Amino acid sequence: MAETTNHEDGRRPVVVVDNLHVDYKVMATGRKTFAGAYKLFDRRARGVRTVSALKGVSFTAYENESIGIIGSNGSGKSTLMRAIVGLTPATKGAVYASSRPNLLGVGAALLKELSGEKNVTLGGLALGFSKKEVEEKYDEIVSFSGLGEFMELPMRTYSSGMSARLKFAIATSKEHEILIVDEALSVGDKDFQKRSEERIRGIREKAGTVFLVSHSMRSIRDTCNRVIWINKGELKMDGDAKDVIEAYEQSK
Ligand SMILES: Nc1ncnc2c1ncn2[C@@H]1O[C@H](COP(=O)(O)OP(=O)(O)OP(=O)(O)O)[C@@H](O)[C@H]1O
Repeated sequence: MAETTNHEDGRRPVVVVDNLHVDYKVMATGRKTFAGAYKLFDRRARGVRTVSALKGVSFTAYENESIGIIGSNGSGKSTLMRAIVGLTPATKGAVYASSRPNLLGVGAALLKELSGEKNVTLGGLALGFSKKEVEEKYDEIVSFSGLGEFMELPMRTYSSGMSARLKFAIATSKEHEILIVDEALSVGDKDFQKRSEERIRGIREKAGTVFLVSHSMRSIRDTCNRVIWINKGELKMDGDAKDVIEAYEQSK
């Protein structure tokens, strides 16, 4: 996107979501038990169904913003994030981004049979670092993950929280202009959660824009200055974090 600015206060837009619709096509199998007696019913139940996960969502995200995405299960939060990154195509509407958004996670690149140490190298290379850059960052990644003595053990021996900590430490060792964190903060203990929140604030301070999807209102309140509430595929509310969280909690 060109260097456009918001004329009201000079902020630069980094992601524009314009009337975004996402439909999923799913095969409904119908129910075998009804096949004989209720042919009509069965015919209606079988076949391709369309699930409208997002129905015309629009907003603009600016540099330096940390935006919390909230909403009940199945409301469309992950679909929205996947569409911003380009993993899920828009059925209608579009997403424009000033640079490639990164979905936090190097998970796919890591191998359970290899040690934590080897996985730092693998994950780092997957993020685009050179071998030398990975070596330079190694100590910092290990120290942030808090897994010092476990680095020589294979990752399959790690608990899910330990694996998630290592992935978070690797993924955030890179500076991101647009970073999407989907529920990552709910992993790990209180101390690790605090440090990851600090790291997210750090990314934001370096002119980055962060989207944080979480069911933890505490994490959202502590990290985000703006919150978008998605309800049944539609944007229900967008505004100051405190106001949106309050309205969301009152709706339950
Ligand atoms: N790959 C898929 N194929 C078919 N339907 C899908 C697919 N992914 C999501 N959906 C449907 O799209 C809707 C939105 O799902 P999504 O995962 O975006 O919600 P969410 O708000 O992230 O939920 P949660 O808080 O439970 O993670 C749901 O109805 C879900 O069943």
